[in-house]
Amino acid sequence: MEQPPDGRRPRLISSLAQGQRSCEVSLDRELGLLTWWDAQPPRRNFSVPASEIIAVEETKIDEKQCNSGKWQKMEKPHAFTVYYVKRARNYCWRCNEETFWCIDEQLCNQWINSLKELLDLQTSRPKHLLVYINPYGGKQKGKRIYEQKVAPLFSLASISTDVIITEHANHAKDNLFEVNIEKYDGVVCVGGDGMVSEVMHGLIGRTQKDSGIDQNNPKAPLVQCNVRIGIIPAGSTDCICYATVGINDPVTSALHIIVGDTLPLDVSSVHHNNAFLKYYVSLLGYGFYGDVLKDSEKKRWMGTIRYDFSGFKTFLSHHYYEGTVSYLPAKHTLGSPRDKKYCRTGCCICRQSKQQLEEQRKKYGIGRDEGRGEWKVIKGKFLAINAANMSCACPRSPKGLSPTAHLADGSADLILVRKCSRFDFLRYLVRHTNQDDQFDFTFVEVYRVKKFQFTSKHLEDDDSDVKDVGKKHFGQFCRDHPVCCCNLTNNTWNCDGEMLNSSTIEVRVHCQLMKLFARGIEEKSTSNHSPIEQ
Ligand SMILES: Nc1ncnc2c1ncn2[C@@H]1O[C@H](COP(=O)(O)OP(=O)(O)OP(=O)(O)O)[C@@H](O)[C@H]1O
Ligand SMILES: CCCCCCCCCCCCC/C=C/[C@@H](O)[C@H](CO)NC(C)=O
Ligand SMILES: [Ca+2]
Repeated sequence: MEQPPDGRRPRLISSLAQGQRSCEVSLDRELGLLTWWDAQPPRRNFSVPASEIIAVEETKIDEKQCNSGKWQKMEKPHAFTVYYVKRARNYCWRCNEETFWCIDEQLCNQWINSLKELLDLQTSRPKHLLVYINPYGGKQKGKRIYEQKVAPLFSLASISTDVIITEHANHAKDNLFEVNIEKYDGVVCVGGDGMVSEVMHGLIGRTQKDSGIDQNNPKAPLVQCNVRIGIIPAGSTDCICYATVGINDPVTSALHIIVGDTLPLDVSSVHHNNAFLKYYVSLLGYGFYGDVLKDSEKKRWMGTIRYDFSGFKTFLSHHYYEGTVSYLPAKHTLGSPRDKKYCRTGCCICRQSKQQLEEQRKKYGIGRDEGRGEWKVIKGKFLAINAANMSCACPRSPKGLSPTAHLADGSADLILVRKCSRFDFLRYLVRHTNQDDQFDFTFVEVYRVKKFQFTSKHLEDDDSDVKDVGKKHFGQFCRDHPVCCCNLTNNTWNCDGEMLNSSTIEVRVHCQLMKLFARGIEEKSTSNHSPIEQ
């Protein structure tokens, strides 16, 4: 044992073996770093931070191995295995393992104990989780994905679980209002964006109820929800997982849960006439994305390709919607939607924006701070109105609807796509799938906002002249949609993939209202293959 002179905790260094190779292994308990290197050339050097060690186990070298050439004529070897995070391509994480052995049983135990002590210091890791599985999400593989890929990792990491297979829509949400939530260090949902939305509504709703906050009041200061949500992707789009982790991979997500990552996330509330409708974290879309969702819900039997089918059909229908958008610009944030400053792990734009909001709150008082500023008003005919709380990246659109939207800056990117030709709209949609700038069109506008409202034209007209509704609607029907004979009362918003039927809405972004077991998308340089070979 190496004793540092300055009273720091000693570093453990030993000569151990890996298979037939001798190696030196060091555990720096102060830095929380496990390092090993070959005793002979090529002297490769590896290191793993304790924060990325999943588990340490004593390993039995079985009879067969002992009698093989490797261990023959040797005293009984004692071994331990370290399981740790290995970074693969495209933000994908895997569980790797390395077995070390020696003939000194005491030394082996010292290593096991020291590593376990270090793991005990990782206090942000969950020990007990509540898991909801939607057996019907995506390709209906949620249960299998959990049992085969996730449960074994949780058990390796000594995480205990209570698992509920949902029996109907809203099962998870309703259950979260009743369950003894204090028992758990987090809630995991296995499914798609709809399941995340359910769990989020359950947890945020429960937190407000317990704190006596009325969700129907659009101005109420909501209480932050501190129970972290883990998302095991098993849905059709998995946008929330993809945009917060970088990939929709169940093993990667399970590992982020195990190491106890925390990612604060903005949540927006949607109200209509002082009645709470819904929260969302990814996309609130009207026009194109609302219509795609409405049509695709009728085609759930098609599975995940329903979105492609309905997308094509909606594209051909080329409906546009007339109305007024009012928004309050997000002055507190340093970013802007076209600045190419992407939200990455430890994002300083998110940190500084949150600080700025807190300062405003201190200066002007809760409730009075948020409405400050000048509202802007835009009237027009829109093919799509999208409010992206995050990039909305997903496998269909790897950079998302607003590539530089921030996860936790207290703002959303409001994208207005004005009426244009089918060909131009196609060019816009195609840019969701390639590297070109989707905001570089004369018919597309994007604003970073704190709040916004939308009122549909036919409702504005209704307000001014209620008697003539039938005539007016018929008039608009003929004028705007002469070919497709569409139903003008299509008022569906796509709210995190859930339908919301109200054309007039009021939206407010709540900075960092909830937390995920994630860390955001890592910078490419830190997502090299680990353990880091030095
Ligand atoms: N047992 C169940 N039976 C029917 N519906 C359920 C059940 N459990 C959950 N749901 C509902 O199913 C809806 C869709 O589920 P989910 O989001 O998991 O999959 P998806 O829609 O295929 O994926 P995505 O939202 O990523 O496109 C959710 O809104 C949820 O409320
Ligand atoms: C003809 C080329 C068309 C290409 C169109 C690509 C568009 C990709 C759009 C991806 C949608 C991302 C937004 C995600 C929304 C989710 O909340 C929701 C629920 O999972 N998913 C959908 C598809 O509405
Ligand atoms: Ca945001």
